Parts: sequence; structure tokens; C-alpha cells
Amino acid sequence: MCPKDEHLQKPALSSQFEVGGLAVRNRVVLAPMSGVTDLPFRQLAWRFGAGMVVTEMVASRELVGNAAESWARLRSSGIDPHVVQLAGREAHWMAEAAKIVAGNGAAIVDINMGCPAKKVTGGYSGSALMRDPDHALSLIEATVKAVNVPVTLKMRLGWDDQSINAPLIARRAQDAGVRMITIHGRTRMQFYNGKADWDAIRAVRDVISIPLIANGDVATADDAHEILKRSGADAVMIGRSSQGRPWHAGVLAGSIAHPGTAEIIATVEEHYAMMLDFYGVDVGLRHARKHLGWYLDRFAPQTTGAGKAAIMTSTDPAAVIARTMAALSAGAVPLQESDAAA
Ligand SMILES: Cc1cc2nc3c(=O)[nH]c(=O)nc-3n(C[C@H](O)[C@H](O)[C@H](O)COP(=O)(O)O)c2cc1C
Repeated sequence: MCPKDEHLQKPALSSQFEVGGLAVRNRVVLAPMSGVTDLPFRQLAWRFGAGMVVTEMVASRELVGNAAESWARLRSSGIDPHVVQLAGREAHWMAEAAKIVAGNGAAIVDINMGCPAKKVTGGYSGSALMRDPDHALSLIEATVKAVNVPVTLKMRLGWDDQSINAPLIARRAQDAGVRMITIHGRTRMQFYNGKADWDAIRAVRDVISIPLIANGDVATADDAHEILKRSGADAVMIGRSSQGRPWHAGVLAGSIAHPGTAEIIATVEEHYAMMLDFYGVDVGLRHARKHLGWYLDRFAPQTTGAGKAAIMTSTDPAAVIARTMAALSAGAVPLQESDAAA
């Protein structure tokens, strides 16, 4: 079969697929991002038509210890399937946490084996688990055994270039009952440097039959088609390219037309209100700053210096949103153009 035919046979990004018997409405998935994909952001991305959205990672031991922040991270409302990601290094805590999240409405439990942060790998969770596949498997098996809902796994290609073991772990995870695998096409030692290796993900495709999601550096529809073609994956996951545009997954999936200027501005206003409501005014105001910064960078890049500082440092929510609206309304670049160019 020539490459062109192969490409033509790929399912459309807008088509449905299944994970462990659950329907996923299209093939563009919003990545879990700590500090970003909280409930307000996921609600917006879901409403705009992302195929699936995933919570920020929830630390298993902290959740079992009843930490308020962990509980906030696993809240959901109207999102289907509700996918909760757990991180941890001990089978026992992962299993206990999985029972809690499944008992509280999670339709899918995702295991984080990709996080490169020193804070996380230093505790031997996240991508550090990839250094010890036997241990990783014990944790996966315990999680699968603990719950009746599908368990999925997200990881990188390996720890470093000398230890590319995602295919081995993926195969063993499938045998242990994992129902979907996501691969970020970088090693842990790459952190976020260089370019994600979309071709390397195919080695995982070659050894598993469960759904595979490819991830890393996908910003445009062309990227999405290309990563699927090169990796052989069933769906694509997008992270950073959705920052400052929660509608992006939905646009790539063809769920919605690209929002126009008025809708973008209304969305920013709504997002801000949702964050203040979710976190309370003091915490919400601080958490919202990074989102406002992303919106301004994308759609009002002329807002710099004192103008931006006034938005980023004010503790008066009414003033913050009024200034942001004014900056976006006066945006120096046509909104759609800057969005498409990113
Ligand atoms: C701010 C930030 C937070 C992240 N938090 C998580 C997380 O909680 N769990 C996880 O599995 N990956 C996390 N990731 C990794 C992303 O899910 C994704 O794999 C990575 O950003 C590559 O995709 P992208 O190039 O589309 O951004 C995070 C990434 C970023 C930038």
C-alpha cells in the first residue's frame, strides 16, 4: 500500500472510537496539564467539542490522605467520560486512590508515567517509573485489579535515548489489562526540549492492539494528521497548543467552527468568572493570571509593560477583567489570524 493510500484510510479526526467499551466522541483529546486543566478549563474544552479531557494529575497518596486540593482536582460536571489521572509510586496507594476516584464518578482512571518534573521523579513517580518496568507493572496491575472501570496509561518513550522502553512497558501493560496507551514522543531526559519524535511512537503501535494516542508538539490540523500517519495512533492528544484557546481541540476535531472575535472575548470573560467561582476570589484571581496572560499573548500581543502588569498584579477582579476585555477588543492582530498562526 502506498503511503498516500494509508493516509486516506486513516479515520477522520471527527470520528468516534472506543476505550474499554466507552465511546469517545472524536479523536482529539485534551492533555492532562497540572495547573491548567482544572475543572473550568476542562468544562470549556469539553463544551467546545474536545473528544475527551483529562484531569490534572492527582497524587494518589495525598488523595487517600484526604487532601482538599486532590479532591478539587477530581471534580467533574457534565463531562463524559470523566477521566481522572493518578500519579504515585506505590501500588498500594495507587489502588486505594483508584477505588476512591472510581467511587466518585471517574469513568476512566489514567496512570501518569510521563511527568518529568524533579519533584515527581525524585519521589520515583511519573516518568521515573519507566526506569523500573517490573515495579511499574506491579503498580499498573494493582490499579487494574482495584477498579471495574477501564485503566489507561500515559508515558514517554523512555527515560533517555539509551533506554527507550515504551514498547515493552506498553505490551506488558496491555497484557495486565490496560485499555489504552498515550505516548508523548520524548524521553524524560528531553523534558520539553527538541522536537517530539512522532515516528518513534510507531514502535508502540506495532506491539499493542488497544487504542493508542500520540502526543507531543501538535498545534495544527496538519500536525494532527501527520502524527497519526507517522505513529499509526488512533487519536491525538494536545496540550500546550490549547493554552489560551480552550476551543482548540474542538476546532481541530471539526466539532465547531473557529470562534470569531466576539465569542473569543465572551469566552475569556466566562472563563475568568468560572475560575473565581471554582477557587473563590482570592485563589481564583491568582490562578487565572496565567490563563489571561496566554489569552493576551495570543490575541493582544501589543499588551506589554505597564498595561500587562496592571492586569497581572491587580487584586480587583472587576478591574482585571475590564482591562483584559479592553485589551482584547483593541487587539492589534486579527484574532483568527493569530490563532491559526500559533
Ligand atoms: C504545564 C504542564 C503541565 C502538565 N501536567 C501533566 C500532568 O499532570 N499529567 C501528565 O500526564 N502530563 C502532564 N503534562 C504533559 C502533557 O500532558 C503533554 O504530554 C505534553 O505537554 C506534550 O504535549 P504538547 O506538546 O501538546 O504540549 C503537562 C505539561 C505541561 C506543559
